[in-house]
Amino acid sequence: THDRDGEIWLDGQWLPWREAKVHVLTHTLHYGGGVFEGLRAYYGQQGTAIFRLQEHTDRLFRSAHIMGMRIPYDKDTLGRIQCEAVFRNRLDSAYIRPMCFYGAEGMGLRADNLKVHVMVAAWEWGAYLGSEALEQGIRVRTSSFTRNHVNSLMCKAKANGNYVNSMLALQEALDCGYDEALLLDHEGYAAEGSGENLFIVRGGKLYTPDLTSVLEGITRDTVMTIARELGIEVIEKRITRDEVYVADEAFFTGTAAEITPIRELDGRTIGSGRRGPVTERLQSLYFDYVHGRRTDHPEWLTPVTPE
Ligand SMILES: Cc1[nH+]cc(COP(=O)(O)O)c(CN[C@@H](CCC(=O)O)C(=O)O)c1O
Repeated sequence: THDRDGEIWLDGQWLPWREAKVHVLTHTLHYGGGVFEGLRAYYGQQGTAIFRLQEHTDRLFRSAHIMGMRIPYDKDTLGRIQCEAVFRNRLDSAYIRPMCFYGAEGMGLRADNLKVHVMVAAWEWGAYLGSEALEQGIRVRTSSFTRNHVNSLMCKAKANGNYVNSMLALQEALDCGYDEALLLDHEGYAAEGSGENLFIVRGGKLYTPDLTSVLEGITRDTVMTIARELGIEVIEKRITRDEVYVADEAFFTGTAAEITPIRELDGRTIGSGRRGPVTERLQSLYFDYVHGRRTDHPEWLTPVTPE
């Protein structure tokens, strides 16, 4: 992805893609103390619009607040820059990555003497887990790596360093021939995927793990809202891995993953072994909303071209 055309915003300037570089002694490159977001812009009825831009930008600032990092721009500015990253790169649909990171102004672990840099990039990104995954579902393995402990890393912050845990879990799953990993928390309850939140369906009800050690997913919130508006009861509770085994349906949610059915966990087929009816209904509605085909949540879409 380093060799592309287009422009990336860095510290207030738009740079040619290939020139958006940092020094090898950049603090966050060594220690992972940055925060970031992942958003999607979709082409729909009103042209290209970013899905839940405000919520993602709010979370970026919450992540920085948790990490004690001061972002040197305000939310409106970064909201505008994220829109600009899409239309400036002439993208009809896009994945948008803002990231705040500590620079190379000094070494040593402390960061209070370093400058906070901000970059915003956008690119075309298709189905995160493969186009057939959205319909066929994926095969998942329970990870041998425990999800970050809530007092070792800050799970409500989307912090760069939190993703070493995710990388280890995903690579292990891939090496074992699976598509994704399910991480358990330190007490052995299901937490989330390496980059997704987890949902299961049982007896017509929708369950998802309590937030505790998981990221407060925006897609998770969207799905809970859509389900409740359908009259489906949504329960947040502790979920064990064998409750997933015996679920009628299971799926992951995330900005990149969207709504990806889980057809098997640890060799146990889940339900019919393919996308279930509740999953399909929620997925279909989700795509209606992100493409502007349903307009009863107008606050969820921000057109990237202001006029
Ligand atoms: C650990 C984790 N948990 C849950 C989610 C779902 O959150 P939300 O996108 O707000 O619904 C994500 C997003 N993972 C992002 C990063 C993926 C990546 O490869 O990087 C994403 O989906 O954009 C996570 O990284």
